[in-house]
Parts: sequence; C-alpha cells; structure tokens
Amino acid sequence: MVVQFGGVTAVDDATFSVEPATITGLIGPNGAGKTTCFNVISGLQRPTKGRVRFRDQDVTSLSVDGRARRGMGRTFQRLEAFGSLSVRDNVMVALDINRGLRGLFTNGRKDADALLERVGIASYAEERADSVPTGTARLLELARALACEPRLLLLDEPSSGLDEAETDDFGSLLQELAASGVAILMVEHDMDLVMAVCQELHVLDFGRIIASGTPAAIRQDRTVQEAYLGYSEEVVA
Ligand SMILES: Nc1ncnc2c1ncn2[C@@H]1O[C@H](COP(=O)(O)OP(=O)(O)OP(=O)(O)O)[C@@H](O)[C@H]1O
Repeated sequence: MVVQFGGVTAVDDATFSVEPATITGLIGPNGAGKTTCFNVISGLQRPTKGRVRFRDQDVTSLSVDGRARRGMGRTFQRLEAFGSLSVRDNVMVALDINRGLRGLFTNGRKDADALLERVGIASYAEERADSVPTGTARLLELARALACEPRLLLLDEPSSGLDEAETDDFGSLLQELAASGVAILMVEHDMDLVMAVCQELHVLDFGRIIASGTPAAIRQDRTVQEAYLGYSEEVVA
C-alpha cells in the first residue's frame, strides 16, 4: 500500500501479510506510518495505491463496519469506550452493533459477561467505564473488539498505560487468543512485550518496510539497528 497526505508519503509501498493463529508486530519509530497502515487495513483510511485482502477477498472498498462484520476487530490508541455506560453495557452495545437483527435471538447480557470473564474483568461489570483503572479499560477495549468474533484483531498500542504485571497478563491473553486461531496484528512500543509474544515482526521506517522476520532475527538485523540508533537504543538491546 501507499498512503500520501498532500506532499507527505506516510506509507511508501509497504506490503505484508498476517497469518491466522499468529501474533505479528508492526514496529518502528514515531511517525514511521504504523497507525496509517492500521487505518488502511481497518478501513478508516483509503490507500492512495494498493489493496487490502482479507480471507481471500479484496476488502479495499468495504467500510469499517463491513470489514468488522467479516471478522476484523480493532482497538484504538485512545480508549474509545462510552464512559457513562457500565463496563457490561459497553460490551453489550458492541455485541448489538455486530449482531444487528440476529441479536434479537441471542442473550447479549450472558454473552457480554462471558467476554468480560474471558479477558478477566468480570468483577467490574457493573462499574461505569470511565471509573475503572486504565488496565481494566484496555481489557474492556479488547472485550469490545472480541464482540465481533474477529478472525483478525488489530491492536494499536494495547499496553499503553499498563504496569509491568498487567502487561505480562495482557501478553498471555493475546497468546491464548492466537492459540484459538485468531490472527493478531499489533502496533506496540513496548519492545519487551513485542519480543515476548510476537512470532513475526515487520519494521517500518519512513513508511517503508525495512525488515521482516522473527524477533530474534530482527534484533540482529543491521538495517534495523541503524534505523533505530538515534531513536531508541534499547529497542535493539
Ligand atoms: N491525516 C494526516 N494528514 C497529514 N499527515 C498525516 C496524517 N496522518 C499521519 N500523517 C503523517 O504521516 C506520517 C506517519 O504517521 P503515523 O501516525 O502513521 O505514524 P506512526 O508510526 O503511527 O507514529 P506514532 O508511533 O507516533 O503513532 C507522519 O509523518 C504523520 O505526520
């Protein structure tokens, strides 16, 4: 894909794929084009050139909702839950949106509680979403994304605002989801998390993919080391 904003080329011919049952990381310095790639994949941004293929179909012209109905779920860097609703109601709304009329024949409350259980925040079900700690709010975002029964889960900075223990738990949860067959693509600055849970990494720099491979291979990659030097040395430490 290529994405240009006026004179700025945010994504410059980046091509990559994400496999089922795998956690893939999209990493790179600030402004490298990661969020723009995400927006193109999820349908928020039209590419200037290029296509998005999902489950053997070209979805480039589909809306965000159309892609969600086909099984593409996403979370945002900024928390997006409805603050005045309870944690449970937030998940029920996400289920309703995804199910449409089909929702009339399902038990939204029971299914919402099952999703809250799955991500480990069932005890917060009755709390207002804007009153829960950041770690819980991140997990609520994940539960809302899971409401569309995603085959592909796009996570934008999922660990931001989490402490070390919460990040570890979050990583284990992602591994469980991937083991159940979900393809996960995440943009993440926490290199410990990325290196621990991803099987495949793509490194973006100035909109281009400069390296792809396993975390171990990426650590050793000279181009990556050079691109990151001056940004963050610990990335390749
Ligand atoms: N809507 C927009 N209009 C103009 N330029 C934009 C727009 N969105 C992004 N850009 C530019 O495109 C480039 C890539 O931005 P993008 O947000 O995709 O990078 P990123 O890798 O996600 O960065 P970060 O890690 O800081 O979130 C940057 O130079 C940014 O300023």
